[in-house]
Amino acid sequence: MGNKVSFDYSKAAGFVSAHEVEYMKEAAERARAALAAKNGVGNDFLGWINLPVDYDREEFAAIKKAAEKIQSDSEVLVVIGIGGSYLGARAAIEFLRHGFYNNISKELRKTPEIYFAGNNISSTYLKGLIDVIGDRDFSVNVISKSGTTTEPAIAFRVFKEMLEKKYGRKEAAGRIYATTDKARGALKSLAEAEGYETFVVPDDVGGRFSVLTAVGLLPIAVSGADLDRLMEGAAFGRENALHLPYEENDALLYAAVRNILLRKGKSVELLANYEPSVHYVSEWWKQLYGESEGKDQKGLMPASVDLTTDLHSMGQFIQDGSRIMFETVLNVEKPREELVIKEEAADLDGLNYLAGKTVDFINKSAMNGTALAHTDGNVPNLRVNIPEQNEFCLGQLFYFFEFACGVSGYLLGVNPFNQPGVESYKSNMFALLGKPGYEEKHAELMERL
Ligand SMILES: O=P(O)(O)OC[C@H]1O[C@](O)(CO)[C@@H](O)[C@@H]1O
Repeated sequence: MGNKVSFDYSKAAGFVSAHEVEYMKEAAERARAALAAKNGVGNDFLGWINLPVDYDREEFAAIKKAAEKIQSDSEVLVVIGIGGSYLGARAAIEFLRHGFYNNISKELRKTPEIYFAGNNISSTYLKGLIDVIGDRDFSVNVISKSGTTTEPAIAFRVFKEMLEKKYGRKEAAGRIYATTDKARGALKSLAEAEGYETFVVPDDVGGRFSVLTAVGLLPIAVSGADLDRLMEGAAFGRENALHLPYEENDALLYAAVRNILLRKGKSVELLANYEPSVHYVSEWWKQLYGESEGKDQKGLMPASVDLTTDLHSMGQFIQDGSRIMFETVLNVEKPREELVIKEEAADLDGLNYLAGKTVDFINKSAMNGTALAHTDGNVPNLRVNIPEQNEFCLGQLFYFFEFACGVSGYLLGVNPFNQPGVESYKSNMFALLGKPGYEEKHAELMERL
């Protein structure tokens, strides 16, 4: 298959038959046409569709330049953001770079350590990160499309103060990079007032679809990954999604098959990986699908497991618990590193039967054995094959999941591009915090607590 990311549902043949997939063809093609023509619901937020071929070249160059500056003047980069302003960059850096990126020697890594903040409200976490930075040179990339999200705003206050104390206000401003709306929001006003370099989250790209904008690209570039290959991979994914016929179109087929399984009573999709460095791709995917489809009291619940780790914790449930799920395995075909099991004279651990085999052979045997076991346990097994952990494949993977998500949301009959449900916790939190304008709600909630 070369370097093409592909979807394989052949192992789920006992649960999804060919005619069912064929019956979904018309609806899936209609959904694709609506996305391409931008005439379906939520069409204000379809800027991500053409992003891989139609992005702001000037800003792209500015991102690379800013990344070089950060690489040259900082030992640490703190990336502040939450949800779509966080998960894509983290997924990419973990997927593409060394598995112990922050822990290996500077000589080996060659780029700054990268930490994420503003994705929780923990003072313990913030203090811990301050200790990690110590008195080393650092920069901050604060990312918020709205510019008003509480979690990143709080973290930014903390690290802005730390920078200003260390470098003075003017030099600190030269170490802060703000990625936000082009015109609106508190972060934009602050950036203008203080003279931070800014990058834009386009109006028509929602947070969870923004990894290929400055939101993801600046931190990814700082890590030393190749942005051009990432965009080329996404462009290849776009070409395939928009133009391949249904029968060969992985994004359309994935959307169709997951909707078939949902309608058969499978209400949870478990995304499984066998590489720890793919963990955050699952986290990114969960937001993408959860925020896009979980509305109007419907949708598949996206969940994830890291295997074989979780076979020793969740394995029992998957094999034998409530039959509510199907599994989609992210299969990295060629591991980044190979390790061969050696022969031992005494063989006290009884592992000599594996001598000469690679660790990845054992991993793949676990994966194939698990797929069969889960299938026997009535958990349909789907697979997304990823030839290698490189930029070209990751670009495709991002686009594949994004496009399939749009199609899948349309098949489900929801607007995949809004997220009204996420406001409920925010307004309760603001009321409890005593934010001006929430006085009435404050009294009402205090009664209930
Ligand atoms: O980039 P922002 O505006 O800070 O939003 C971060 C995340 O918060 C949400 O708006 C949910 O509250 C997500 O949709 C988004 O990805």
